[in-house]
Amino acid sequence: MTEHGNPGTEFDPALLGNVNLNSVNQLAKSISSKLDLFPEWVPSPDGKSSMKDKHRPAWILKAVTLIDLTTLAGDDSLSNVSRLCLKAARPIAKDVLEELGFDYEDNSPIHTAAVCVYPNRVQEAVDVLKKIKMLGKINVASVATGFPAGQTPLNARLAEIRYAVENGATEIDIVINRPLALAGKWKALYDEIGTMKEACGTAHLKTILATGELDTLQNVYNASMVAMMAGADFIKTSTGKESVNATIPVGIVMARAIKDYQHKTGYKVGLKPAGGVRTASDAIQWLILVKDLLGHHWLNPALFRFGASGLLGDMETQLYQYVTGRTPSGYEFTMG
Ligand SMILES: O=C[C@H](O)COP(=O)(O)O
Repeated sequence: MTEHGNPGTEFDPALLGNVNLNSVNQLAKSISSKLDLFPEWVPSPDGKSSMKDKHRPAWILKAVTLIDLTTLAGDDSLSNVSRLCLKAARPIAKDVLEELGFDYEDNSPIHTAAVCVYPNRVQEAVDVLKKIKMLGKINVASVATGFPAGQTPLNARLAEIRYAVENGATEIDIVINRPLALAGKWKALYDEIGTMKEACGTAHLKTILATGELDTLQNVYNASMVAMMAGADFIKTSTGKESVNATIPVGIVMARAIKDYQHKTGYKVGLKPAGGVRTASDAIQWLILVKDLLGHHWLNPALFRFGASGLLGDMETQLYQYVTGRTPSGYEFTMG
């Protein structure tokens, strides 16, 4: 990510700002309404696909390449991490992909951007990706810093980052200290994230704001700005464990903060919605948001990711429907 990396800046309280709720809500409505431009497949009586819009499959494929395919469960093990890596390398079934005009076997550009696992599973993910010659094409990301709550001592959180990096993670998804944000202690939050940036070394820093626990969109904007000033290469909405995760209004506020930060500093920071992104339509809505607010060039893995554990299933189903004209049976896909 050297092209887009963010070294951060001095803490500048003048960069904290105000959020206009009306304008956020209006924009959210307009983004949702644009989904109609990408109609879903509907079964037709002759069994043929009636997905008229050819752009939808293209957007779905694009979204596949932007996924951090994630497993963050207490029972994660070598076996499901291995399956995750294999799925990341070949996310779409061979016949579907070939029907859409892509090579399956060699150098297929259709793979996810990264896999995302707990620190204890990083080494396994690295080994599997190396074995299938996809390490580097697919990055290994790890959550760290007491994910998801972040309620462990700073030294333990920093040690966790170093452990994940030593084991081969090249992207670290940290969680912010929500009490500092809720108390408006922005400089203290900046300092803490700054130490995490240092601990990452050359690994890229993704900063999870856990927006569902930040109470207000104003706090979301300020936390975004503080994370970027402290050197976040990405700002990420959620852990997937809060009761409210990635929402469009939050995405609008974060995208605006990214734009404002770029305007002030010249640095481009990535956006990562995560948590509850489950359907192709959810994903397309985020692509529309990014294209409208940040520009088409933001839609690449260096600047945009989805954090998702359960999004691929619907995407694969919709592409299958598009090329075959029928709904797949449950057994036709190995993993959702
Ligand atoms: O960082 C990624 C999230 O934990 C994934 O959340 P999800 O399981 O709701 O897709």
